[in-house]
Amino acid sequence: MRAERPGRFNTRPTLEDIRRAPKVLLHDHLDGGVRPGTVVDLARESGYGDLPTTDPDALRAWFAESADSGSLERYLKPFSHTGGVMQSVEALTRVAYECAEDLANDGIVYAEVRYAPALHLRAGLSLEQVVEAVLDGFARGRREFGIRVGTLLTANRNQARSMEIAKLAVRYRDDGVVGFDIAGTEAGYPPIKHLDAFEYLRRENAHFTIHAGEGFGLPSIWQAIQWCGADRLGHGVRIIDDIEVDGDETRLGRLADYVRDKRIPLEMCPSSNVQTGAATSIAEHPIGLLHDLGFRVTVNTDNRLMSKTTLSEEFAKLIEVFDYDWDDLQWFTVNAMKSAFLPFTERLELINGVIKPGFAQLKWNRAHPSA
Ligand SMILES: O=c1[nH]cnc2c1ncn2[C@H]1C[C@H](O)[C@@H](CO)O1
Ligand SMILES: [Zn+2]
Repeated sequence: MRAERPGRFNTRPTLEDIRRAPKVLLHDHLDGGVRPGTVVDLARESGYGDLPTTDPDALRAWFAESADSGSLERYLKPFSHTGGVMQSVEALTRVAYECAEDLANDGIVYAEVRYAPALHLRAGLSLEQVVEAVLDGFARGRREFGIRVGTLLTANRNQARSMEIAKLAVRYRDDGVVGFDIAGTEAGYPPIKHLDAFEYLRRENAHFTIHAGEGFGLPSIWQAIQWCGADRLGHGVRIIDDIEVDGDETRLGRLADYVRDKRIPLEMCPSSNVQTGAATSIAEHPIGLLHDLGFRVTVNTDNRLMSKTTLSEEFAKLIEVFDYDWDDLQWFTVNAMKSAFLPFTERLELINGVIKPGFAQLKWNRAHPSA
């Protein structure tokens, strides 16, 4: 347990407090956060007959249990069902709209939600129809719930379509697509295989993140940054392999130093990492050390359905084991907002106009409970 810090506001935020705080989410998969009831509805409407159960509660439990597998490859298997029912304009728009509602209800003020357009073409949609359907759902969500959601287009690292998806991201950059990503099985599919797509994006002054350092270690992180030029790292947990801890002393290797020096944002997803075996437990999650060492760490959900979580719950779990306080919660949030793929002026507006005043108010309320 950390010692009391005199002069600092150190009341522990409760789950309810966290829900009220204005939060930012950078790493959340659209097909990893579908409501179980919606999966059942969409399966019925489209004639998808492969669901393991059509009872929403049982299905919720099934997704979490299947993902809780100890390997990234097995964690990814249940996505075939959410992807399987997201094959029409109506389905994609509904899932995006409900995603906006769920994130807004969790107190999120800005989110970047990603998905792989190529996984939604089975019933004959074009890539453009997929992208427009999702944008439409998020635009409706913004009008109704006030939450701003940018999308990231993901390419599958074991397919050869990354250039096509990168071009799609650039084409829709002024309509709500804020960046690009690659995901899927990491071992055996290094980021460098998609170098042409990343070089294209850099020439277009576009933003991208790369899932790296989750199912594979330092070589993947090194390639993502030094060959591909990633703006952010999806997970990046294995950067811990380049940090030596010897009692109170820590020694950073050159790659870890570089990541910290350049303020490269790490999109950490604690619960997901425990499920895939990238971390042994929340208490032993590298985020604790990386936070203390001043890395640009952010907290994320990855897949709210498969990882049975929300952003508020991820924070609550971290607060429980690392004893984080309001200042830490705000620090993670400002880190995330600074790292978003929105223009600088819009990031600043959200930090100074929404996040800081929101936290100040909550801290004041907690310090003056009877006021
Ligand atoms: O944590 C992850 N690592 C790698 N790939 C992932 C992860 N979570 C989801 N995905 C994949 C499965 C989805 O179908 C795809 C697009 O959202 O991204
Ligand atoms: Zn992910």
